[in-house]
Amino acid sequence: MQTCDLQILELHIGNHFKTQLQIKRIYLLLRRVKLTAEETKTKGRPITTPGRSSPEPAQPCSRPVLSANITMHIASPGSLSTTPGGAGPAEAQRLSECPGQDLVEIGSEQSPECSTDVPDEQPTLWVFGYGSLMWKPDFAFRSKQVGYIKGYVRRFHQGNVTFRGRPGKPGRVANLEQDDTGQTWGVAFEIHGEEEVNTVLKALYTREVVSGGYVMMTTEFYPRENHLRKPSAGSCDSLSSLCEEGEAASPQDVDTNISLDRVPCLSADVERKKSIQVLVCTVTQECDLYLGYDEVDNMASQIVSASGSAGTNVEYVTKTADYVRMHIPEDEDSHLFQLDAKVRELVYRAHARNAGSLKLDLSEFAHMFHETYPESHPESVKAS
Ligand SMILES: N[C@@H](CCC(=O)N[C@@H](CS)C(=O)NCC(=O)O)C(=O)O
Repeated sequence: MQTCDLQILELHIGNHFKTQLQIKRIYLLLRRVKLTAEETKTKGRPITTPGRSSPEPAQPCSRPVLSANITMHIASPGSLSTTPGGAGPAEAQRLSECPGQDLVEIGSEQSPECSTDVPDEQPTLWVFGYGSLMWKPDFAFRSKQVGYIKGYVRRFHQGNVTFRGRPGKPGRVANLEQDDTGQTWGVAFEIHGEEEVNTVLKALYTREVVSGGYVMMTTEFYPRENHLRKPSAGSCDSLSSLCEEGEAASPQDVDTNISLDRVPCLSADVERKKSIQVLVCTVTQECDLYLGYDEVDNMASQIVSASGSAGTNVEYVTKTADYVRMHIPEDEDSHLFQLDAKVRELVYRAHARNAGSLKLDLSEFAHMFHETYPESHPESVKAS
């Protein structure tokens, strides 16, 4: 029976972290990939942490770049059976040679035996995406789920001069702005296994911090089943017994005859219990290339004329909006959809007149305006 011996994985994450506090937060997150034995007795339960329900406030960006060594104790790669050439396709195959095992305390001194009754020692990291990470994670993941984080709203206030812009002609990419009553919908990706976690952290750092000027932080992610419409007055009457007994009503417990607008009222702590701590990349107003608020028309004009190594800024905005429309109907992000509509309108208008007026070849996007906004009529498209 193979022994999964532990090995210290020294993870150097150079960083733009602003304070030792932020380094400590990332370290705590990485340490939280440890799961206690009792927590994993209910196999498959997502990592829940009693952490704050509101997100960790992003720290101001500052210089000089600090470097942090984050050390994780996790099972040795020897216990992993990688598919030839490393992790498999986007949905990473379970890499552990101890399949089907619960996670245990990672970093414990004992070297657990890999057997059907010894949990898998592999770390699990959750990464939350709300912009291009949703439709282009570019890393192997074990599972993903739609949900939301609290205390932030999605905006396009971060400039970009690499993937979707050029120096002197920045594009705009997604970031999070703090908003106490806000919610940002997106996708949480589960990365499982020592090599996977290490690879993804390094890739994220290169893509987000080095190329994007983002910083990494942690917050609580709530899977979509946590999202309950505000019960209308009295709609919980029939459920109060369940709520009062502390037994949270969950949809299957509830009389299915309740009309749609009488959703089960889960007590707040049930929502908290179901949260997962995630790593998320955003920016603060002190970060490089932070552009901040501008009128939608101005932002759209900037976006329509920007492109970078990954493609046009139009593609970035429209693919983000399309992903949300298609996969996250709960997300009513008016900022995103107004910006998307204006970008498509500008592209359509330019092509309706003369594609030459656009510096970029956006012909592939010209049709998008009508496809997305069929109720719009060309004549309603104001002349520039
Ligand atoms: N952190 C946000 C934004 C991610 C993002 O857009 N990052 C930029 C960094 S410049 C990127 O990767 N762009 C790749 C692309 O534009 O194709 C998310 O969670 O989605």
